[in-house]
This record gives sequence, structure tokens and C-alpha cells, in this order.
Amino acid sequence: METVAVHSPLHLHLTHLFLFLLLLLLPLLLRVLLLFLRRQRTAASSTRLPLPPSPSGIPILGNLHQLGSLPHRTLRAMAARHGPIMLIQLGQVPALVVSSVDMAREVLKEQDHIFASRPPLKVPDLLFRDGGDVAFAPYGNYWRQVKKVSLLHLLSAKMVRSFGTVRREEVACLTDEISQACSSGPVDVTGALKSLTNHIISRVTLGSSSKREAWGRQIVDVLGEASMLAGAFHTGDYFPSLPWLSRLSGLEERVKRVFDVVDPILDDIIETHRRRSREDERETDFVDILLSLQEDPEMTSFISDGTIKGIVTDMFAAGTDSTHIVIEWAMAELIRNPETMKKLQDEVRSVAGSKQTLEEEDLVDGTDYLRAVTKESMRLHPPGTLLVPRELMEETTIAGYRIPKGARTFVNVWAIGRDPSIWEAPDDFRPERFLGSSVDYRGQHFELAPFGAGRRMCPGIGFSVTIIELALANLMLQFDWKLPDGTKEEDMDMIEAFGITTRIKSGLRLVATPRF
Ligand code: HEM
Repeated sequence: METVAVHSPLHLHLTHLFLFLLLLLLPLLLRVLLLFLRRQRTAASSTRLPLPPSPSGIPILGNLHQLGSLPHRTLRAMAARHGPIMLIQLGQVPALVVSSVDMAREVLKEQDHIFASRPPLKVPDLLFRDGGDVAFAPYGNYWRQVKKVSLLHLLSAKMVRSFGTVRREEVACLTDEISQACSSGPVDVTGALKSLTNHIISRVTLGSSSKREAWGRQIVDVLGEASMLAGAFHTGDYFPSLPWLSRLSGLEERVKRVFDVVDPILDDIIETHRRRSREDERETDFVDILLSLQEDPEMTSFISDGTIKGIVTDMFAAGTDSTHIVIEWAMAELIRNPETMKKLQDEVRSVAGSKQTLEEEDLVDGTDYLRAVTKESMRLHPPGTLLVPRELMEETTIAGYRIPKGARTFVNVWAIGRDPSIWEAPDDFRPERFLGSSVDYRGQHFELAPFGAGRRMCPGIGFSVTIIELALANLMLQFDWKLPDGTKEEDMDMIEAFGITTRIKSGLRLVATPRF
């Protein structure tokens, strides 16, 4: 007997639904298929592609010994001979060095998703041994969560606005300190600016505690050493199969000394906050927020005490030096270029009128030159000359070259900032070049990238630029500046000391004359 298939209305309905969904998803499925095929093709063809040019090195060390004490300068000289994309060999590790706008865009934007990790490095490994930080964390969920926490609770535009009083009070302390110190000779500008940024970071991170100043000062003192260590090229980082090298070179011992000082301070900070948050009602600071997140079921697995120590260390290490270094370089360039300083003084003095202090609200309009000076200073002297190293997560191709997975990646923003094909008279300090120009440092213009770009971009831009502009404006308003007797502008010592931030090696001492 013939069987007749009887379709229930429900069955017909489900079939239609299935066809409808299939139609809806077809474009997506096709896209996935195309992506898959393209990747297969790239993988197949990339094995035939050449590696980027490389300067010749020596067996075992490769190019490591050639980097010298100022690697950003050496790498620029190498790039002049070998091109804007190089694959150098640092011990056992291949390292990609990019030195042009197009190559930087490729790494920081077009292929940012695969260049978004950080390599394992000895200094952060030893320093954050019982937790993790943000800046050196490998790409992944932990990094995503802790970066979000730092952005949301400390570095967002809203939070930065809420610290306005702290900035105002601390800039007033800076100018008072200079007024008092200047009667007895040249002022230690470097020291004064370092205290400024240290105090600001301490207040917003650690809150109002009787111990806060001591904590902040101790942390910053020892972290100076850590940040120099973290920026240097250590042989141990480039021979992963020889872990004893770091011990032999004395690096482990030096980091351990930093750890032994910082760790008990951080323990004390956490314990004091934990005790007090139960006891009294006072203004909430960043450490309080991190502690409260330990009780949030979604965050609890990410925020151990070790993580809190890592995040707080990051804020001090990444925030203090980089910010004061920008103001210091700006002051050094202004004193070397008296006409430029005069222009800036004229601008801020005209905006101030009869006021003796400038507030942030005063700087909103009519201060284009101040903003141009800040940009010009970071073009010539980006604190992180090679950014913070990235690690390539999968093999890729750039400009027809094959880049191997795991390549440690350096973007030479210092060299890009001085590239004569982009900048006229690149070594001159000329803030005018930014007047009427849309180029800025917020991650869209790769010719000016002192904060990096893409996923690993610095989250502290707003936090630091508000400090830089307010401090610089008041230093220009409230004082006249000159070099100590006997020093000529052209003789000024502008030699750099390389580290995770690159500073003026000899520091900056200037003669200040108060105007009020
Ligand atoms: C003028 C001041 C500053 C400069 C020039 C600067 C520069 C940088 C650079 C170049 C990076 C690496 C970006 C990349 O890999 O693409 C970075 C990362 C970072 N910066 Fe800053 N920074 C400054 C201020 C600050 C401040 C004030 C804070 C916090 C208080 C901060 C926190 C961080 C953190 C947490 C990271 C790691 C981001 C990540 O890996 O996802 N920075 N900064």
C-alpha cells in the first residue's frame, strides 16, 4: 500500500523557519567560508614569502649587542639602511622593528588584533609574581577585565574630571615649592615635577591617609629603578631557553631588591584600606574600589590581592614618570628656544589677564599654542620611544614579507616623530607645525603616536594631558625662566637615559624668577 507522507502544520512551520534562518545566515556563512579560504591561501603562500630585511649579526647574539645604550637611535640608523620594516635577531628571539607611518598603522591598527599581546619579560614576571598588572599582561580575558577596571574607575573622562581639585591643589604646591626654592639658586625642575605627578597619583589611587605621602614617595623611588630595568634590553629576556642568564647577570637580584621594598608597602596599603573601609566613612579611592570588586561575583576571580598590587604598581610606574617627563622635555625645549617660550608665555598671560593662577576652565579656549607645545614635545621626545613591546600572536604578512609568530614587536615612534619625509625640519622644536593641523595623539594619526594605538593603547591620555597642560601653563604664567649662569642654550645637556620611559639623563635645573 502506498504511504502518503502527511505533514503536520507544525512540521511545515518548522521547515519554513529553518529555510528562513538559513537564508538569513547565508551571507554570514559565506563570509566565514571566504575568510577561511583566504587564511588558507595566505598561510600556503606566506611560506614562500621572504622575511623582512635584517642587518647582519653575529652567531648566538644576533643583533642584540648592536643596540647600544640608546636603542631607539640605533634602530633608526639601522632602518635608514634596511628599510622601515626589519626583522632583527635578538638572541633566540626574532624581533620586528617598524619605523614608518604605514608600517606603524599596519601593526597598531590593521593587524592590531594579532599584535595585541605582550611578550613574557623577566622584570614584570618577577615584580608581579603573585598577581598580574595591566601593561605587561598577555592578551586575553584577564587583561581585558583589569584594563576595563582601570579605565572605568580611575582613567575615564568622568573620573579624570572628578580629580580637578587634586590637580589644582598639587599644581599650586608645585609653584609654591618653586617660589620658595628659587631664592637659593637654580631649581631642581626634574625633582619638583616628579613630586607633582607622584602626589597626584598617590592621592587618587591611595586616598587620604596619614601614611599616603610616605607610601607614594617610597613606591616611586624604587619604581624608578624598576622602570629603568623594565625598559632595558636584558640578555635573559632574549634567551628563553637559558633562564639562569637573568640570575647570572644580576638582574634577578636587582628586581628582588625592588620587590622586597615595594611588596610590604603594597601589603600595608591593602591591609590599611581593608581595615578602614570597614570602620570609617571617607571618600572612596581606587584601592577601595579594587577591594570592593573582590566581592563582586563576576570580578572576584580576576582581582586577587596580587592583582591589586599589580594594578597599583602600574598606575605609579606608568603614570608618574611618563607625565612628568613630558613637562620636563617641554621646559628644556622652551628654554633652548626663547622665542617659542615667549610666545607661550604671551598666550597664557593674555588668557590669565589679572589672575595669578590659571585653572583648567581658563585653558579651554585661546590656548592653541599650549596644546601645540605639548604635541611638539611628545613628537620629539615621546617618553616610550619604542612603545611597550608587543608580541605577534600568529604568523602574518606585512608589505609582502612573512612575519613569524612570536615576533617581539617594537614601533619606533621616536624615529617616526623625526622622519624628514613627514616633518619639515624634523629636529627643530616648532610647535607652529601643529597650529591649524588636525594631527593629534589619540591613536588615529600614526605620525604622532606617543600613547600607542589600538587595543593596547595607553588608557592614561586624558589623565596625563590635563596635568601636563595645567602645570605648563602655570609655570609659564607665574615665572620667568633662564639657564643657570654660564650655560648657553646650545650647550644644554639633552642626552637621554633610555628606559621604559626615556628622560633627560642629567635632569633639568633652571633659574626661576617669580612674577607675583
Ligand atoms: C604622557 C604620559 C603617558 C605616555 C606618553 C604614555 C605612554 C604609553 C604607551 C606608549 C603605552 C603602550 C601603548 C601600546 O602598546 O600601544 C602605554 C600603556 C599604558 N599606560 Fe601610559 N602613558 C602615559 C601616561 C599614563 C598614565 C597617567 C597612566 C595611568 C595612571 C598610564 C597607564 C598605562 C597603562 C595601564 C598601559 C598599559 C595598557 C595596555 O597594555 O593595555 N599611562 N602608555
